[in-house]
Amino acid sequence: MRYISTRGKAPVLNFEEVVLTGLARDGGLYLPESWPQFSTDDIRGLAGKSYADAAAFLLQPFLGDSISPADFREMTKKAYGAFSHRAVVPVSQLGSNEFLMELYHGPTLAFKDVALQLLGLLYDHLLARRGKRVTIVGATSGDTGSAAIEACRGRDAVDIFILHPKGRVSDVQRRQMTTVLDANVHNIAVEGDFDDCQAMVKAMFNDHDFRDELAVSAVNSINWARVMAQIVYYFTVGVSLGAPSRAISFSVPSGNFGDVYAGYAASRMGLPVEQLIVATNRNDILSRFFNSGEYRKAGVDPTISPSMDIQVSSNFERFLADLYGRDGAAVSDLMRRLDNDGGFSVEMSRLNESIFSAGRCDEEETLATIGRTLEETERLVDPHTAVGLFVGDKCRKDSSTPLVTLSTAHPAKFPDAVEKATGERPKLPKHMQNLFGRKERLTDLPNDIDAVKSFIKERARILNAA
Ligand SMILES: Cc1ncc(COP(=O)(O)O)c(C=O)c1O
Ligand SMILES: N[C@@H](CCOP(=O)(O)O)C(=O)O
Repeated sequence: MRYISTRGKAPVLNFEEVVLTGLARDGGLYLPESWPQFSTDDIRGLAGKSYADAAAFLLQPFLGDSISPADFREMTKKAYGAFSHRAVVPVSQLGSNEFLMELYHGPTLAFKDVALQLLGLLYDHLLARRGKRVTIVGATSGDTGSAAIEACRGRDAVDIFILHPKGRVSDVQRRQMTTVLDANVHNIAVEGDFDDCQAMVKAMFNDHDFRDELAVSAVNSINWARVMAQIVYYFTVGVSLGAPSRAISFSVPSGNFGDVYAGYAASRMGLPVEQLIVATNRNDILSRFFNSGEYRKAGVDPTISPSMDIQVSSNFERFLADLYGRDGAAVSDLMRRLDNDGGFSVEMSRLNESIFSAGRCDEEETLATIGRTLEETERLVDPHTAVGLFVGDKCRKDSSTPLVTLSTAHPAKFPDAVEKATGERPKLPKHMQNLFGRKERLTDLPNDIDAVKSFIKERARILNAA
């Protein structure tokens, strides 16, 4: 498998290179040159496999000869052995033909663990083989940061720097990051929003001297391996509900468009998907796009579903690449207009055949959905999941098709919002119960790329070997 940039001007890479490279050198995102294809028999055959085996089978075509099947099988076994539920991603029924995909059984209680537990092992394997070190630079609105830190803590070949928007993640999310005191972990609280943090990360990749000097690598969904690993659960859950004999619809709480893009990839690989519902909170650039064709930035508004407080959705560029027939010049032009004019429009005719629908959920609707879900199903759901449930219900076209809402985080990560909605304060699982008694370490920095770069240069071991 070869990987090409959405903007068409960066070197073509193999899997090993794409994992370590992060952002393409032309500013674009890497994509597989073509989508692997799975037959209905292949998909049916997933029914008897463990999650680790299904992942090894479905992801093998993306690896080319970068990693042997036996080594990769070991990695999926180890990565998914760290989950607290034997099914890894279990599915539960909420109502008639309505299901919840529980993505929060990993070590940091959000769907990010599914990809990052595997990515941590990929780093170990590839860096040991090359005898190299990398400096990971990432941005988080709350969940990627802790999942990436958990996957990389204590690793000798990796220093990890995570930027989060100061005061705009939940206390549990912040502490999950800042109480990890390993020497290779660095948390930076930026005076800004998530879009500022993500823009700084991309700017560091686009400074070629900086990225080469520090061997900068990415744990955000900039890194193809992140999206790749997220494809698996669409297949396994789809099969458990009758695919490929029937189509399935998914409602996906969305921000950076990585998770729902993985669902789109699954459909391109052969999974029958009727609808992919993009569910946003009031930071609704994606919902506005799918309903009007206009993609236009607006300020980021803090909400009770903070991980989705995003207005520039990184992976949307990957979707645009497919929408424009992998025409790198067309994608570059749209991205230039986003930077210079704040947005662009796509003719609605390009979306005619699309399986996407989209909607938004405001704060009151989120709280009401958490409350109603508890009343009707005796389940506590987190605010991101609630956004998915609300918008899924609003946008669903055919009630005879199973609708699966992705439950992207454990309610205990957002106890204040859940308590406000239900009067019940969800408890953290045992391994996190002393989270609020642990010491924190983080550095506050202004929303200034030079200040952030200097800090990283001062600390990165690749430049400052002891
Ligand atoms: C809990 C939660 N739900 C939903 C999302 C949105 O997912 P994506 O950014 O892949 O669209 C995020 C952040 O990525 C998240 O942390
Ligand atoms: N919601 C995310 C934002 C970063 O998204 P990513 O998928 O590109 O890592 C978070 O929790 O940090």
